[in-house]
Amino acid sequence: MGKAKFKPADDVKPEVEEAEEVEEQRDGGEVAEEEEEEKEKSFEELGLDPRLIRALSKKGIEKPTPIQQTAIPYILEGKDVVARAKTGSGKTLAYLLPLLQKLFSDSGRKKKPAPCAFVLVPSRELCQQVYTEVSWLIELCRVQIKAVQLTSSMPVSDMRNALAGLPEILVTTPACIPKCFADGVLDPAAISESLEILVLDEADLLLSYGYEDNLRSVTSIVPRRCQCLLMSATTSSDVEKLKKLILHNPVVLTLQEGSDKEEPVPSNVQQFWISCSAQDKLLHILALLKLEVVQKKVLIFINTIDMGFKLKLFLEKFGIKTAILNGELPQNSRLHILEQFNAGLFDYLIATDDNNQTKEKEEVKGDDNKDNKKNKRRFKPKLDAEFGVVRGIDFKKVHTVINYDMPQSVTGYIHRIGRTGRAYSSGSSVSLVSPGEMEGFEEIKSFLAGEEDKDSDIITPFPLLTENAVESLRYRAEDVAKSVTKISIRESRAQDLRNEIINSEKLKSHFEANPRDLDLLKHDKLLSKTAPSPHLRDIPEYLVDPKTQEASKMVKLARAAMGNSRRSGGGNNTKKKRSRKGGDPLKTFNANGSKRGRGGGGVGQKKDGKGSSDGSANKKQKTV
Ligand SMILES: Nc1ncnc2c1ncn2[C@@H]1O[C@H](COP(=O)(O)OP(=O)(O)OP(=O)(O)O)[C@@H](O)[C@H]1O
Repeated sequence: MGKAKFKPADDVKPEVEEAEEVEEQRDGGEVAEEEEEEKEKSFEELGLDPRLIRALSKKGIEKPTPIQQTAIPYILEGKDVVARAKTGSGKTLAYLLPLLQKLFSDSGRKKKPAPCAFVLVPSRELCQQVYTEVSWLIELCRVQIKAVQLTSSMPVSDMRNALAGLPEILVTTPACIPKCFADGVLDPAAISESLEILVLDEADLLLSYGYEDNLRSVTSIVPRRCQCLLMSATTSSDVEKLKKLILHNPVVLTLQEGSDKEEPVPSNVQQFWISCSAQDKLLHILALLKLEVVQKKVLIFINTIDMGFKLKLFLEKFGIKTAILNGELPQNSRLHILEQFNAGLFDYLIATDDNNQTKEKEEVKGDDNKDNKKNKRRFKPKLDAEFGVVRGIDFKKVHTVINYDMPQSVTGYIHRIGRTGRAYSSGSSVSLVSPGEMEGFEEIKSFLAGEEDKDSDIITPFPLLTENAVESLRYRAEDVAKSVTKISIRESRAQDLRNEIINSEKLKSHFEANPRDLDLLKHDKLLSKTAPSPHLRDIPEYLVDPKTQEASKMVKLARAAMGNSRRSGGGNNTKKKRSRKGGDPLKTFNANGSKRGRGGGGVGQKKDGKGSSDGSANKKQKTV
């Protein structure tokens, strides 16, 4: 999309050509590095409006996270801020709360011709998420502020209607703004006049999603007085580029955790791995899920859409129901799947990593198999360029992330793992690593360990699955895997798409009538033509290794305990965290017999990650 055809206002911010100048100013800026010893502050002490504090309290959020404690005062002061804090650390509220507070004080004034706050996010899913977050805050605060979300796929008439009520806040993707200019829905001159706050959320992803040109056309109309905020989970050259492009002399907040070493993955996420051949991945995931040695809810990442369907069909035969999320599904369905998963309507979600969309697109184009031609003509699978499931989406109460396929970059790994252990909750991840993925895995490990600490084991072998337990399922798994053919995968993919297109139409009208409601359209329904046979659905006890059986019992007990003691949201304190940890068998148990809580000393430590325990599951926990 090209640049807007208009002359920018005199006081607009410099574009990238003038970035050197901005960089110098930035160097003169204030750099705040948060130390753990600093006294914790309450929302009141941060100077937040009582209406916002009450709204947070109604949602069970009582105490600010570290990034909120640090960023909110600077944003309230009006400073440009670059905030880098790990995934799940509460960055959204860190900017939304002060943004709303600033608008509260303006609320009596005359309406502006265009929204005065823009929040730009990389994907539609994130648009929806941020919009939902800001909407409940506005509703609970009972203020006359209006927020809207716009995405490129919306009809122009819908965009016009959304903007007709002169909203103060616009949540959108960078691609949508030039489209709005081109369609005459937004007026660049009005934006230059009105814009007061610009937020670039998930800034580390905005450029990698290919939004550079779009962002340039936006920045060319950002007035100099506009406060700019840049939120990111990782540091990258893209973030630096954006910083130069948009910000003025910003405060740079890099949140470190206790020690002097930066850890990009929250320490309340226990990271494990299992070494297995590519063919044995189905067997291992079956063992993990069927023997119930991982906590639900589980988010499983794969790299291609076909692999997702293969996995779904395979697990179905064993009576394990899963739902699928990928960029080829209609947007309404995707949003609904996310909503249902977050609401706890199903436990297993198989998600395609958005990194691989280009590859998939090529695969779809290049595949001219006759069997599929008919379906393709009818369904025209098209991947959504603004789809992003891994990055930034706030999956609720995910306990385990499984990398069935390893991600293709360290950043990809960090963002995937960050879907669990959000805010003050804990979680774990299990990566299935085949020999072909070992090199990438070593890179991830050494990145996470950092320069000085290369040998430390941040990702440890998964302790709760014995080799015997896995082997006892081999015959069944291999037999069933053979029945999941390429043709059945293709048919299921087409059928799922067909179902979801129908769902999507129903959902469209449903969402219009009940924007906050959930209906009962099921996304985890069976795709295979035959129902799972009873002998596969229930694994007989004699087949299960006693140690794994014991581990499974503990996982279930821990789950029940967590379910009973779970309070909503915030009031999080170390006490609560400690009791959870005590109940989490991944932190207190290993399948080879030692049940000692910490250190697991004396247990044979296998570094190859194969089945057996190393006791290192009892990884040191730190406070986020
Ligand atoms: N102060 C708080 N206390 C408890 N929960 C919180 C608090 N602040 C935010 N949360 C919750 O934590 C979860 C993660 O927050 P959020 O999505 O903002 O994280 P993030 O830092 O943006 O992560 P990512 O980089 O992955 O997008 C959300 O469910 C949010 O409601």
